[in-house]
Amino acid sequence: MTVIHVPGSKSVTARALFLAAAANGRSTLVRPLSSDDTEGFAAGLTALGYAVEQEAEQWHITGRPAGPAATEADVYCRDGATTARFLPTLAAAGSRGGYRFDASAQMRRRPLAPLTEALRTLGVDLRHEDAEGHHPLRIEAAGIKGGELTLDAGQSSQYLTALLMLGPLTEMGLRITVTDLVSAPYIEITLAMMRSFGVEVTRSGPGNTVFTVPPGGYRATTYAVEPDASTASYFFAAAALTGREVTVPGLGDGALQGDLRFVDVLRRMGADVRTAGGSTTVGSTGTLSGLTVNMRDISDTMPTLAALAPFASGPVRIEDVGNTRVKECDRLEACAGNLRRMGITVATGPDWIEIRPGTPRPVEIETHGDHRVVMSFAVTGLRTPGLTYDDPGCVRKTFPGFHEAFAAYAGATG
Ligand SMILES: O=C(O)C1=C[C@@H](OP(=O)(O)O)[C@@H](O)[C@H](O)C1
Ligand SMILES: C=C(OP(=O)(O)O)C(=O)O
Repeated sequence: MTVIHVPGSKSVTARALFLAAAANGRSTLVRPLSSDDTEGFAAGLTALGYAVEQEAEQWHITGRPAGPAATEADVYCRDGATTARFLPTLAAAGSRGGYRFDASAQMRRRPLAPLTEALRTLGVDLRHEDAEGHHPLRIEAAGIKGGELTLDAGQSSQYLTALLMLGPLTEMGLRITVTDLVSAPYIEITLAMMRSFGVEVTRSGPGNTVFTVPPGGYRATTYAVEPDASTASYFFAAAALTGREVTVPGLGDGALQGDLRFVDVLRRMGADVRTAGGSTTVGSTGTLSGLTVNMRDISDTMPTLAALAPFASGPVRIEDVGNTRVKECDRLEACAGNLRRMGITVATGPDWIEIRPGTPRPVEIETHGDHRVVMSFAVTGLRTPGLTYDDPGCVRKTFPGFHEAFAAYAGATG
């Protein structure tokens, strides 16, 4: 059995940075993720005038309930959608200041419109410099009164997370009616973490689609960041494929992240999955069967399953993952294209992919600068010697040490 210590959750670290920056007092994040996305978030906070002190295992943030200390700032959000969607929202709640936000070419392509439209509805003076609904943008902050909003989060739950976290920073609070929602478990992370920083959101209406967020601000705290469940998926998939057990401590019963449900998909395929004592263990029963699975809730693990799929005994069909087309790249086409180049038969539709069993041949993976394409096909690589990547370094977005950690695992499993 191999024990893998996975780095901290990107999603939890990004939320904790936002909430700590907005809180009254000094917060400490314990074992935050240090990667390009979260370092970019922390650097953005610093540019806005927040005090962020980074030690190896702990980050300390002095909150500013009145908003950024800087009255002018130019913030570069890199590739991170959490940074690019959450930080402008935080800055918009400030009492006064002019802030410009920009992002990488990859992130500039990704949509923001439902969020920026919602901010405008709340009275925020927000202008897109180039394409409407995309970075770069400029905000003139003058405080937000709050009130009622209707939001379509069918493309990204991050719009809703940003507005939920904004609610307590407005004068009257927010009441948000959500018409559609993808990646729903990320909203559970948001609500649980807001509670840890002293704010209780109530849900009502048909399907609990109305979110009422009280005004009053956040309370500083010490917050321990759990390991990243999406990152763990590569090791769990590897264990299901190679037959050697992997245990990931820190991800067990009570984990916040929906992506841990990826192990349920592996269990359905025949893997041996056990959760005990706050950790999850995956092994193999010797077979991997095909399946049809809806991954709307856990679509960051769609590429992991796609990369494992050729080794199943029957077709693997993944449904309801249309929003993976607006991630770091069009992930449905990136997965299909690379698998086809490896000689695997694949079909795709607007929001689904179906992969037939086969023996992949080694190719240079076209990564499209997408960390998950690299980390997912590393699983395929365990059974496909000679597989390489055109941009192996893009794993820095969430796991700079991925290649070393995965090679150590592969070595340990012989
Ligand atoms: O809120 C978050 O931390 C995230 C939400 C998800 O995005 P979408 O809601 O856009 O699917 C997920 O894919 C992303 O990696 C992180
Ligand atoms: C989609 C992802 O990231 P983000 O949306 O936070 O940039 C991801 O990490 O797979």
